[in-house]
Amino acid sequence: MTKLRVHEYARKVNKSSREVVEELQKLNVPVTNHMSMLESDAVSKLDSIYKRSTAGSTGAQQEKRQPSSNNRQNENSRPKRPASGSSNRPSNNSNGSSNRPSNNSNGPSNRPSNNNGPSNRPSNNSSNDQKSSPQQHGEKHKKGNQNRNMSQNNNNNNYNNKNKGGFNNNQRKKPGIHGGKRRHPKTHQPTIPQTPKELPEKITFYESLSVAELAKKLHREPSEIIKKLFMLGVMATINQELDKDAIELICADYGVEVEEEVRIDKTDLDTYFEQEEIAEGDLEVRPPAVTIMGHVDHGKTTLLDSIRHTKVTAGEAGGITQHIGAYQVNIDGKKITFLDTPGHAAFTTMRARGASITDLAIIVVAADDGVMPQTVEAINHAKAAEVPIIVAVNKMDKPTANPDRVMQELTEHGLVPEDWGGDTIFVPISALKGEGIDTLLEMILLVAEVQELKANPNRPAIGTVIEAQLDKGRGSVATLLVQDGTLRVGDPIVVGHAYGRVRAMVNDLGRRVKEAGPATPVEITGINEVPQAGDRFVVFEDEKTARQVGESRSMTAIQASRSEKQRVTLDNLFEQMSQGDVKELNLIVKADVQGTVEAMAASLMKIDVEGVNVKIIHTGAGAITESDVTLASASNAIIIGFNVRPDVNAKRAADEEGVDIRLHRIIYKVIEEIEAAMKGMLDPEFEEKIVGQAEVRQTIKVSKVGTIAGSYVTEGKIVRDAGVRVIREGIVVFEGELDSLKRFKDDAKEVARGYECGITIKNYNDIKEGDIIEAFVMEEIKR
Ligand SMILES: Nc1nc2c(ncn2[C@@H]2O[C@H](COP(=O)(O)OP(=O)(O)OP(=O)(O)O)[C@@H](O)[C@H]2O)c(=O)[nH]1
Repeated sequence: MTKLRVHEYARKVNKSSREVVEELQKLNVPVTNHMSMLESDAVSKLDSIYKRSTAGSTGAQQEKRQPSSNNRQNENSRPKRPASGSSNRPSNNSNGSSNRPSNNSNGPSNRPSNNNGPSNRPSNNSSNDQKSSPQQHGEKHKKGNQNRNMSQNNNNNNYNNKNKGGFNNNQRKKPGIHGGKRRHPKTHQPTIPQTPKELPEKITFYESLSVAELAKKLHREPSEIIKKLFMLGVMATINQELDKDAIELICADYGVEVEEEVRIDKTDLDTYFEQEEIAEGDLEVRPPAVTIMGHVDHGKTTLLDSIRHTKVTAGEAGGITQHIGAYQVNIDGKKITFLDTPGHAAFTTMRARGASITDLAIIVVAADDGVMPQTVEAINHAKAAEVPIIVAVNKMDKPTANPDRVMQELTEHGLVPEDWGGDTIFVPISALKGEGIDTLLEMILLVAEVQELKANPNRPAIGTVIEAQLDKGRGSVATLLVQDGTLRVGDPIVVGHAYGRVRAMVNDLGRRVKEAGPATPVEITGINEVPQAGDRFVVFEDEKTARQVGESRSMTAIQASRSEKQRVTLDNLFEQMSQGDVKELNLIVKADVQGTVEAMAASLMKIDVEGVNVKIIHTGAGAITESDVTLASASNAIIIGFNVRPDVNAKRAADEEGVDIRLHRIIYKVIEEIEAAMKGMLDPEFEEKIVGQAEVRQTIKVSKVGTIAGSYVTEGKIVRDAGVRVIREGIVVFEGELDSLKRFKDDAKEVARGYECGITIKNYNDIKEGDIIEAFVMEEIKR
């Protein structure tokens, strides 16, 4: 006889595994669960118990007998014959679960004539059933769904009659007794010889399964599952969804392993970037990715070129450097990847798109010029991205170079040199002459080492797009930075919303390569569309999946572009705060002069509302620029403009990105507004709406009338009753009311874009050529 597992034996004798285990324990056979192996003597012992009742019977006979025994649960609980009297089954023992009907009231699977058991038979009246099942099985299936009307299901007659057929009738809620009876003899006899298909070893499910689905997975009739559920106190229909607990209970009863599937959203590329736990052994040190930022003309490009020429071309004899948006240098076997897109705009644009590919930022400051507005912007961009900063004090060859001044000025922005007790590395260089470059590179490696940058080259590649364009001959061409894993020619890939197979790869030296490891920039062809800088890419197992993911991503992108992103604005600030989405209010403060900027920043920092911190991520004097908007968009910040205006590009970008720009002229109003928004009391019943702008082309002084501004309407329209502002080089120099608006000699109610007009402003004659006159009206807004 071959060895059997408990659950296999249980199935053979039509018992539940639990019962067999209990029986074995009574027989002092050591078993632990349904998977335990049964020795042959244990099997024979069990046989002596179970088979007695069925000995000599065919399956059909057995089936036949069961209905007459008036007990549907018999398969589980009582096929035993009274007279057999095996040693451990005294007719009235008080311990067994397989007790006989005549026994006293101890066992859960007692016979119907007892009045105790949970699995009592329906011959008890149905109201008993209602109570007894849940009570007895309570612990196991508290979560079971008992949403069926039990009195309806629990038709005693059906039960008394039945096995499967009867149960089915019951389940279908057929008119009942008659239908059931009539059909019964016909349907039953032919099905009797059916042997159930073998149970699977394991099933999986996702979230839930209906009774029918579970039955199919277990190769069982739904009615059988329903029956088991009923025994567990759960009234279920064939279409009822079963929760995890119910599924596990049923499967445990069958001795089938069960596992809940965890599905990840394949189309969300970000999930591939969330590092799963990787064994330390699989990780290797990877080169750092470095971005160079700084003020205009401080020498970013010269520095990038200088590094490339001294290190790349010299190192790789004959290599033709080609511009692919990034390049790698090799210093004594250690590599550094430079992102060849100078400027913080590119840096922040990428970050705005969710890509943080830079490990380290170099801020270039010209020693003869010192810290300039864009230097500060660059520092703030790097800080907002939380990347370490190295300062390269450039143009040291110039006689006017004053590195101490640079250090002094940077101290004010939180970058304190190591010599002065801080932790920022300053490296004096001359990008033009190539001096100090080696030290700078050494420092980069040092900082990178501290960061312990690691990657696993043995996984499919993931990374970010640095640049991409459409090439007439080659189609869509993208420069990718591999951030983890190894990218190979032929890999199926999804890049942003594009997909394809890597057809060819070229490195920064213009050479064809077959693979690219972590932190390597490569230019690839083979994808169907042009992705955007900052898009992420992921390599997939097969092209079919890549195509599916790519297509579904591009669909989602179209839909997403229709429904706007929820950015923080003063109007929705309170809502976002209450939902816990915003815990820190990021602000960018721009004002006409530095003194005001500081005063505003100081006052804003004093705002104290529980639950939210005010954090000023950037300040500056001058008009609001596109770079401010990009930073705001990347950091979910609000821009406060005091006496300044956004320039055209900034305005367009703010509209596109949904960045909230608040313009003010009185400091306490700014503070009041933000405080009110934080407390959820913002009550902007009226909102200023800018209706148009006109450019002053000519001024005519007329005595008694004042200065007439001969203007050309460049945007929207100028209306007679509007309020006006005079803006000179991005700064508001006057705000007041329009006095007169004329087309030629006639008064006009409004003048539209593309037309000329004459404007005078009440109590203001200092209009100059080139000024912008902005017209605004106050509009009531519905909240
Ligand atoms: N004397 C001297 N001149 C330098 C040095 N580095 C750069 N320059 C000069 O400074 C000017 C500006 O340098 P770029 O490298 O174009 O500056 P940038 O920061 O890239 O400027 P943008 O691209 O306009 O933002 C050029 O005329 C360079 O030759 C240096 O170390 N010493």
